[in-house]
Amino acid sequence: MAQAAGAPQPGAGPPHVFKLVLLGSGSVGKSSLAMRYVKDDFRSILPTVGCAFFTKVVELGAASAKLEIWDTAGQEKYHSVCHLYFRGANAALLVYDITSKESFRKAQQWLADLEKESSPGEVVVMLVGNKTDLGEEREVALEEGKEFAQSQRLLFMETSARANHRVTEAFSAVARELLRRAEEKEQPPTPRGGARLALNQAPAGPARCCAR
Ligand SMILES: Nc1nc2c(ncn2[C@@H]2O[C@H](COP(=O)(O)OP(=O)(O)OP(=O)(O)O)[C@@H](O)[C@H]2O)c(=O)[nH]1
Repeated sequence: MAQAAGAPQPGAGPPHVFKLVLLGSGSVGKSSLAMRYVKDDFRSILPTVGCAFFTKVVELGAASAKLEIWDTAGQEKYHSVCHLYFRGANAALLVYDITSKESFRKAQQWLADLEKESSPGEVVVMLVGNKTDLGEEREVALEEGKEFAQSQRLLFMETSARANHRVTEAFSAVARELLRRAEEKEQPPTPRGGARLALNQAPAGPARCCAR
C-alpha cells in the first residue's frame, strides 16, 4: 500500500524537536524569512509584536527534525522582552539586512546577548545576510559577513526572502547541524575513552560558510 506523503518511515523514531529563534534588528526580514520558509509566501508584513510562532518538519534523508520557529520582534522597544525567547533555544538565525551596516553592527550585539543567555557553543547560530535582491544598495560586503561568521564560528548564508534565494537552504543547514549534534549525543561512548566532540562543542575546522 502506498505510504502517505510525509508519513514517518517504518522504524524511524519521532522527529527530533528543536527550538529555533530568529533574531535581529527591526525590518531586516525575520518574519519574511519565516513566512517564505514555512508558507512559501512573501507579502507585506506588519512589524512583529512580541513573538510569532511557526513549526515545520524538515526531512533530511532518513532523519527528520521538527523546527519550532520563534520569530522575535526586532524593534528596540521590545528588546527586553526578547530575552525571554532565547531560553532553551537550540538554534538561532541571526539576521541582518545587507543594505544596512547598522543592522550588521546590531547583529553582533544580538550575538553577545544570546551568548549571555547560553553556554558557549550550546546554540547552533547561523548569521544570515538578507535582501540580496537589493544588491545595488548593498552596504555590507559578502566578505564582511563571512569573516565575522568565521571569527565567531557561526554558519553563514546570504538570502532573499523576496526572491526566495537560499531561504530553505539556510534553515536546512541549521537543521542538519542540529541533527548531527543530536545523533552524536546519542552515540555510545567510544571505547578506550577515545576523543569525541562534546555536544556543545563546535566542529573542528573552519566555520562552514554557505554563502553564494
Ligand atoms: N527587497 C526585500 N525586502 C524584504 C526582504 N525581506 C523582507 N523584506 C521587506 O522588509 C520589510 C521588513 O520585513 P519583516 O519581515 O517584517 O522584518 P522583521 O525583521 O520581521 O521586522 P520586525 O518584525 O520589526 O522585527 C518588509 O517591508 C518586507 O517586505 C527581502 O529579502 N528583500
